[in-house]
Amino acid sequence: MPGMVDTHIHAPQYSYTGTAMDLPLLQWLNTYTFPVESRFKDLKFAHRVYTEVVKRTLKNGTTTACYFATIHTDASLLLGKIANDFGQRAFVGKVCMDRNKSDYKETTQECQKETCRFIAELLNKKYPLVKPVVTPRFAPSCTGDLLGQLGAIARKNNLHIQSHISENVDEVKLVKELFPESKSYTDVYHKYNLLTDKTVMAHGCHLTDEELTLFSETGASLSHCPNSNISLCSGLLNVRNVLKHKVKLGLGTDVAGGYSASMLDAVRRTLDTSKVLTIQNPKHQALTFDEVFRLATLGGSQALFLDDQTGNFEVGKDFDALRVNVAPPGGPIDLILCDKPKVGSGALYKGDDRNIVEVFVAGRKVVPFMEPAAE
Ligand SMILES: O=c1[nH]c(=O)c2nc[nH]c2[nH]1
Ligand SMILES: [Zn+2]
Repeated sequence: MPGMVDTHIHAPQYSYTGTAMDLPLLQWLNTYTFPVESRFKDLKFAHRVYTEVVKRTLKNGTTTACYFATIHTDASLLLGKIANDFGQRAFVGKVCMDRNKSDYKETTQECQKETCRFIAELLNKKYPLVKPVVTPRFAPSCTGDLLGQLGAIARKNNLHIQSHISENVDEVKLVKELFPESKSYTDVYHKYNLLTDKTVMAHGCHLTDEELTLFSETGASLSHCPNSNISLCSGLLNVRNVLKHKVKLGLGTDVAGGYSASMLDAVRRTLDTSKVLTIQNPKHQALTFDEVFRLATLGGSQALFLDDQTGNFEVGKDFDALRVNVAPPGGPIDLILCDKPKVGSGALYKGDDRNIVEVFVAGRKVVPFMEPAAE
């Protein structure tokens, strides 16, 4: 099958996955996330966590990952090196934030300078599959000044952009207070030139139809992160409505708001969320397995503006692929007795990394792991 595309994952948060699932977003960030991310100034700690998250996601069939790192430039560059060494296709973002209650932030000027250094140094490495992405954390942790500078940097260098939007109702309220001149949360990013056809925004649970129209007009995409949306009690994204507005959409694990680094989990939670919406409103047409499989593969590549390179097996694209064994010895599936076309769905509902026996990125076998190149 085609490799899966994780359109939104926080690499440093892999270190505490599954241990902090009891607070809503804004409290969760202050209590758990910012203290942990502060530790990534330590390159040894960063090396340990980043190696494990790249290995874990590759083993689970993520051939492309769009990573948030932390505010630390050198550790973010290290994440790029590790992804390259293991052969994963990746976007890596040095996180930008100049507004926070705690010390985990930079000044506006530092953010701007370090973002430029990060981009220049990462591009200079000439990694074939690893690229920088401009990464304002989200509007509440950035001043308008910083957002404007990041929009200009992205435009000047023709770069991808990632951030968060409308994940939780308290966050939406806070954005209204912090940016009273803007019509909506989407309008804040639009004003600072951060909504482009190379932008991917995570969540979007509480976007209005008007905001979705702005996404569609600008070509910006959404990353649907259902595990995180449920785990932090943030909301339920109506994917059917997003697709109706012709907004590009991929799936994300959003580790560690989401407790699983596996895109197979993201597929299942997307189906579950859609069925919950149908339970709440029987007129809602639940997503089908085939639709969600597409979102995890081609949908993700479209959301990341990579669909000329990956997402399916069309002639001319790179070979990003998984070799799946539906029932390997010792695996989670003993038997599936059904018509052939349903075997794929059974395997993806019940399978895990034991079913993914080989992973290829751009034609190169990356699982079982290659030995990282010597220094
Ligand atoms: O799920 C999330 N995880 C984060 O780290 C984050 N930062 C801002 N908004 C966020 N949402
Ligand atoms: Zn996130």
